[in-house]
Amino acid sequence: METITVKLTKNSYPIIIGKGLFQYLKNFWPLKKGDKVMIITNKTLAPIFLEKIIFFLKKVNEKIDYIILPDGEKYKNLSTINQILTTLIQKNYGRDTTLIALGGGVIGDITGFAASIYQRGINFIQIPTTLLAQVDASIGGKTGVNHDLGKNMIGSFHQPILVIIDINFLKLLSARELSSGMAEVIKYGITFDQNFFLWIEKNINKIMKINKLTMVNLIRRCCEIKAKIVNQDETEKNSRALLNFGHTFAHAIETHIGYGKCLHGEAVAIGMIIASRIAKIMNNFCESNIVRIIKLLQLTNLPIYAPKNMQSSTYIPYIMRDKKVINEKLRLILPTSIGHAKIYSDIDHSCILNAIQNSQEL
Ligand SMILES: NC(=O)c1ccc[n+]([C@@H]2O[C@H](COP(=O)([O-])OP(=O)(O)OC[C@H]3O[C@@H](n4cnc5c(N)ncnc54)[C@H](O)[C@@H]3O)[C@@H](O)[C@H]2O)c1
Ligand SMILES: O=C(O)C(=O)C[C@@H](O)[C@H](O)[C@H](O)COP(=O)(O)O
Ligand SMILES: [Zn+2]
Repeated sequence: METITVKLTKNSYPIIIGKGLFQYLKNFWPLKKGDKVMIITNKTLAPIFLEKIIFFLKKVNEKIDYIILPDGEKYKNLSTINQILTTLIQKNYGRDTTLIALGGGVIGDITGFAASIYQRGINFIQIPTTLLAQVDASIGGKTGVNHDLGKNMIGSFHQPILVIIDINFLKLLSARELSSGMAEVIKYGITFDQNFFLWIEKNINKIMKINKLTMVNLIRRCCEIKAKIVNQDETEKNSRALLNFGHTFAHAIETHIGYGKCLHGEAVAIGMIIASRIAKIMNNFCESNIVRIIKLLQLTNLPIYAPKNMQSSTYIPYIMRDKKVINEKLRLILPTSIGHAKIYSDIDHSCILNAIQNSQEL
């Protein structure tokens, strides 16, 4: 069992990483026996994990309840939030309630947002069950839901009080979801850590087979990187924006083609390629680096081409609504070498359109 701390001016919290962690819950559980707990999960995960999690939680908490949501990115919206709030009110849950997100990034983002607004804010705990949520979504307190016009447009910063990452959850994860999580893992390598990128390249076969030791090492490094960035810039005033590499284009694709049609990590993979091509023009980011990135994404079974049926000009209204836009000026995260990235503003639209076109399959 390993612990990484997200250190914040107010309310620091631990990320516990390991295998079979729930047996040791009492060693790190932050709640008192009488505190109320409401688990939020989905229809796919409830039959597999809910009973087991409740069995372990009962040893540390007496009052455990749950809400089972439909499964999918298309339910990450305000009406699902309303459903949760209504249940909490109907059942007289107060400020002494802690919500527990048991699921992937969708459940985590929804639960965190509900926790941030219920009675002006209650505690929540993240139990991420996908690779993507274990390496990224469960950490850092970005919570929220989608709007028809844009991804994660409604949300808040609300930090969990605990994150429990148990790699045993990954056993049942589909190959496509594993790959989707790997896009965010590769993102960390490109933007922050050249050695980590090299390590992923070397270990890609073990990773794709979910070798346990390799996965613990991989998840630990991602959590270290994300925790450090969140420690420095909790609410994305500056350096946290680097975690958004590839996301301006990813969010445009996800919103335009319909939430859930393309997985978040798949869209991020395409977005990182587009951003890398823009970097080639803006800062001479080497073609050989772009080839390396594409090769690694391919080995990870991620898509490498932008959708054919989405013309480059279609991206513009979406990217101009990106949360990084300031004074109507687009800001993009571009790599300068493998392991380093910077925030760029004032990028010519023709350069962006070109990079998108060059990223479409011929
Ligand atoms: N808040 C953040 O910082 C942050 C970071 C990255 C992504 N996100 C958000 O996370 C979401 C994507 O998360 P995701 O990739 O986890 O998708 P997801 O939550 O939709 O989960 C993917 C699928 O896997 C299933 N699943 C979950 N755990 C499983 C397991 N252990 N075994 C088998 N199946 C399992 C789910 O039911 C779902 O069908 C997006 O909405 C994205 O915007 C948020
Ligand atoms: O934690 C962050 O900061 C990130 O940007 C992580 C991203 O992987 C994640 O997809 C995030 O939800 C995107 O945030 P948004 O502010 O662009 O909606
Ligand atoms: Zn992301």
